[in-house]
Amino acid sequence: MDSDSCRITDIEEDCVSPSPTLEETFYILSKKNAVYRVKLSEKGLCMIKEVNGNVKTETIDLEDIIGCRCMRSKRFDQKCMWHPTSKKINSRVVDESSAADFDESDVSAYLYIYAYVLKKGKVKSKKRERIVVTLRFRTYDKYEDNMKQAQKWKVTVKYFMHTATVKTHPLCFFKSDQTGIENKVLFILNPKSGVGKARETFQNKVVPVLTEADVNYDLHVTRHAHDAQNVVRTQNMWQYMGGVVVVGGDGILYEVINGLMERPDWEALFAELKLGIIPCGSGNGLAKSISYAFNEPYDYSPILVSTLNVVRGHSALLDLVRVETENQVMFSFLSIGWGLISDVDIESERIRALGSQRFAMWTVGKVISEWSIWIENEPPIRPMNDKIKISFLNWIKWFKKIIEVFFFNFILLKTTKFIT
Ligand SMILES: Nc1ncnc2c1ncn2[C@@H]1O[C@H](COP(=O)(O)OP(=O)(O)OP(=O)(O)O)[C@@H](O)[C@H]1O
Repeated sequence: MDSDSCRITDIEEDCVSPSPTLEETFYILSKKNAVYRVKLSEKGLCMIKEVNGNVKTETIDLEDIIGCRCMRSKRFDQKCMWHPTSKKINSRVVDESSAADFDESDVSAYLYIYAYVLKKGKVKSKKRERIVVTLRFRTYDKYEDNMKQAQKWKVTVKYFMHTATVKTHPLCFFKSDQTGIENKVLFILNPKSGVGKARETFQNKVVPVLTEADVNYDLHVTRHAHDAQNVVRTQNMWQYMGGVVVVGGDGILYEVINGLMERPDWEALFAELKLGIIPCGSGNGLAKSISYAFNEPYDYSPILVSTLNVVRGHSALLDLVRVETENQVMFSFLSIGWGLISDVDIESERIRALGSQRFAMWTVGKVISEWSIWIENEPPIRPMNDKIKISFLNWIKWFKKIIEVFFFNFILLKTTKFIT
């Protein structure tokens, strides 16, 4: 850490307190006679754009803002001049607490505000869209003074975000402790869930949102079945008062719930600990139900919406069902299945590569094969004409063949894609 970043830490949030409202005028560099009057209050971030006398107002709800970061200009690297990304302002600024070489000639401090606003439309076209508001502070001649301004805005945004969440969601996920430090979250990722893409999904789609929202987290990647259950049963879960979030399907959450229920301190823990889910499984029933309960557009981007549910602290109480068999006690949260439904769930593991379609495919196959066994073994009440029976069984045989060929081609296609 160089001397500059030490000084920045000194003027950090502890000496800047939130204001009831903040207002500032910003100029748009690319347009003459264009200004933005930006006002931050408990109602939200209001931006009034004035271009040649025309006024346009846009307000971002505090509920839609997930975080903000102070940035500083990075020293321009000559070697990278040809690089196309040099066009982006984002690549020229870095987090003010990073160890990068700063551009001493630019005394501006930048505040990046990240929001995911709801684009309303017909039910199916409703979606969350990312907006980044960049405010550049350069009133003063010294970088430290400009940064202090930016910090004031940052602290105020966070303060309003917190009060807005607590007001609408008293069971809020990321409760700050008395020191104001946000609690740590444990992410448990099942790399085998769904079609086996949970790791990439987490890295590419979830981590960027967690970074924007400044979430402090640990990640555990499961190595085998029941690993998640062992982890939550044996580890000190009191260090994860930010919550436990599974990245996978309902099965991995089932393990987490049952692992927690096996602890001696389960009752006290359940009163404090929040659970969450980022849907990377095949069925994802709970993730969909959560989004439905909060009126969020799940279908357009399930991962984004569920990650936002987690970082924005959406939570609600969930009932558990205690199921007792002759030799086992288990806790269910979504559904209890037996007979054909369970057989389909377990046996269709072989065609996991098909994603959620595996359930429908296997059900069709299973019903047909059960039916053919029944027809072969149990004569119907009204005996079936032998000729009809034989042709019916032949027809089923052919159908099974077609399904087999389909699966074979599908797996071949997947393998070829993988090899190339
Ligand atoms: N690393 C692993 N290797 C193999 N199996 C695992 C691993 N980690 C967890 N499992 C098992 O995988 C099972 C299924 O996981 P999960 O529920 O995440 O995915 P899914 O079955 O595709 O989704 P859904 O339950 O929504 O249909 C879990 O019950 C768990 O026991």
